[in-house]
Amino acid sequence: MLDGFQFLPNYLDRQAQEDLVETTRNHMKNNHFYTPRMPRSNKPFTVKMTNFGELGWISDATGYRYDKQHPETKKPWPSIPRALMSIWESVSQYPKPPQACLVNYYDENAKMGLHCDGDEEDINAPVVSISLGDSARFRLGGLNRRDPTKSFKLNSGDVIILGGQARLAYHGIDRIYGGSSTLLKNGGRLNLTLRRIDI
Ligand SMILES: O=C(O)CCC(=O)C(=O)O
Ligand SMILES: [Fe+2]
Repeated sequence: MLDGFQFLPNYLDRQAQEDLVETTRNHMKNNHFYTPRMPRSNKPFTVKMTNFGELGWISDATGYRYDKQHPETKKPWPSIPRALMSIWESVSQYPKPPQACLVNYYDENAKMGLHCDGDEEDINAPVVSISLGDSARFRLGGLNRRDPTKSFKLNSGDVIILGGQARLAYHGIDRIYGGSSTLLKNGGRLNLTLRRIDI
């Protein structure tokens, strides 16, 4: 396992998970999930996305980037909820605040291919990732796409941190265990990732 990878199982208790889902829902006004598309091929992702924060990660046929506005509504993203800022303060061990919170929604058939999070300038800041709802099989590799990988289950309330050497490690979501959690009314999995972009 690469140095700087941290797994905090059950970091959020059930009440904290419910509160976070409620907060996320409140921040979804004028901020619906959109379907990102792969650069060039324009193929839709199976994961639906939106963002909180001054910058949001988006993907469309022209490429990946951080942008200040929702690609469909053209509105600025809502601010990052306080509860998420305080999770960052507790676990990131980083002096600067996060600027972006990518909100991923997986239905039971969604997955995310192996990738590394390399669009942020400040790679000294970790990526803090929170899982809510259905469990998922997470795959973690090394610094090269072909490095061996390990997979393990992420359950609702788990937090992982990609920092240090692991900041640019390959990772992905192989599958969702549909119906494994009662947290989200309509099922599925919500993943919130906090990131710092600028140095
Ligand atoms: O859903 C997850 O746990 C991983 C999400 C992810 O890798 C990303 O948004 O870059
Ligand atoms: Fe990622």
